[in-house]
Amino acid sequence: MDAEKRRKHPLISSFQFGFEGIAAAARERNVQIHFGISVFVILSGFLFEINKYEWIAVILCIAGMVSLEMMNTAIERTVDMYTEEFHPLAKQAKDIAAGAVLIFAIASVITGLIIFLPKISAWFR
Ligand SMILES: Nc1ncnc2c1ncn2[C@@H]1O[C@H](COP(=O)(O)OP(=O)(O)OP(=O)(O)O)[C@@H](O)[C@H]1O
Repeated sequence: MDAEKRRKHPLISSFQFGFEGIAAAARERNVQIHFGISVFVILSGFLFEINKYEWIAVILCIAGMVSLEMMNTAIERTVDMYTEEFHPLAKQAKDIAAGAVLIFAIASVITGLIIFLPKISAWFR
């Protein structure tokens, strides 16, 4: 398929490709771990009756985390398609993508602690 043909597709196809991407990513172990943690956090949100601002923070953290992990997977795939040989730039590309995931994961854990720690400690009082 040439580049010109590939570019011309109806808008609805973009959504279809997006869902295909989500389905492909859902087969990745790391993405599945994020899905599992997300379900746990959402159930905790209902259990501790967090307010709407806390829900917004939780939803943004979950969406950001899963999206970043998917971008990381996409970068890994692209690098692997280009070379399976050791290359310093391939290492940098994968490590930088992994670093981006790590930064967001740390921010998400801190956000989770700020929201849930006071509620968990109140639970035991
Ligand atoms: N072609 C390469 N050249 C140099 N270093 C690489 C190359 N491929 C991978 N690496 C190094 O190995 C690390 C792990 O790469 P890998 O592709 O196995 O991803 P991963 O972090 O194990 O992710 P996943 O568990 O999702 O597969 C990278 O972060 C990078 O440091």
